[in-house]
Amino acid sequence: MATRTTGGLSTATRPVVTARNVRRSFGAAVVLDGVDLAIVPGEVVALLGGSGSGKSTLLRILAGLDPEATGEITRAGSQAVVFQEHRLLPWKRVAGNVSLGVPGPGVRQRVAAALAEVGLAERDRAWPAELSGGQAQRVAFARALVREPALMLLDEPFGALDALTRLKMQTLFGRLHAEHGFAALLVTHDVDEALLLADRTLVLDSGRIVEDAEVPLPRPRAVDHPGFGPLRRHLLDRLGVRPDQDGAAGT
Ligand SMILES: Nc1ncnc2c1ncn2[C@@H]1O[C@H](COP(=O)(O)OP(=O)(O)OP(=O)(O)O)[C@@H](O)[C@H]1O
Repeated sequence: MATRTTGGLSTATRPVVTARNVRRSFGAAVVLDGVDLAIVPGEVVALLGGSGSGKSTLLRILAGLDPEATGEITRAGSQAVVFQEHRLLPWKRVAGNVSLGVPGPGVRQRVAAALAEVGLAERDRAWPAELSGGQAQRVAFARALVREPALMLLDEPFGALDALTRLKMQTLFGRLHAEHGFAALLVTHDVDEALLLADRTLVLDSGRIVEDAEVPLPRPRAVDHPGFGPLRRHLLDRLGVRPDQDGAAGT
């Protein structure tokens, strides 16, 4: 895997990450078979695909966590990763988890600001075990935010949450994105989530990106917008989910 980090002044349109001809196999199984991808500053890109299609594998490669992959990754800016599980260290308090590995002066203030942004200003002294799943995931977002990343790599960050908490977290994500303007790659199984949050949707199938489409819906997004249903049906169709006889999407 060739990786490059470009320096100098960034322009508004130079991608924060570019992947060229990325390939990854596990034994005889070819999971990624030549993936090309570029994400520009501030852009939210949803990565969809069936189970086992290689979404997490691609995210890990973009994050620099998979030395076995081949191809070329170019990064222009810092990255932060949020996984489905919060991955907080149980022996560190909330603030200690958020500040972990963050260099520079003013870390305490930055941690406090990040926790306030995710609505957990008062929980800085709590232990991870004292948090709900949604709160722990908020801390994971604060930990990412405090690094002021140009790109957030999000691997089903709301996937383990109950439906109500998931909706709240989607709203929080939208607010954080509007305030900070980071780019994001959002791996998700949830077509509605993709259409609510993303500027662009990618569909991964048989090792390749088979669809790369702008989401032509106004913001703020709403599921009851007349354009939402046709886009949802199109994406579900792309993912191999056909409506059942009652017209509802079966899984
Ligand atoms: N470390 C590994 N060793 C062997 N096979 C792996 C490894 N990591 C991933 N795979 C295989 O690669 C394929 C893609 O996995 P990946 O987790 O990227 O898919 P995914 O699209 O994220 O799936 P899901 O939506 O179910 O999370 C799967 O068949 C998986 O079994």
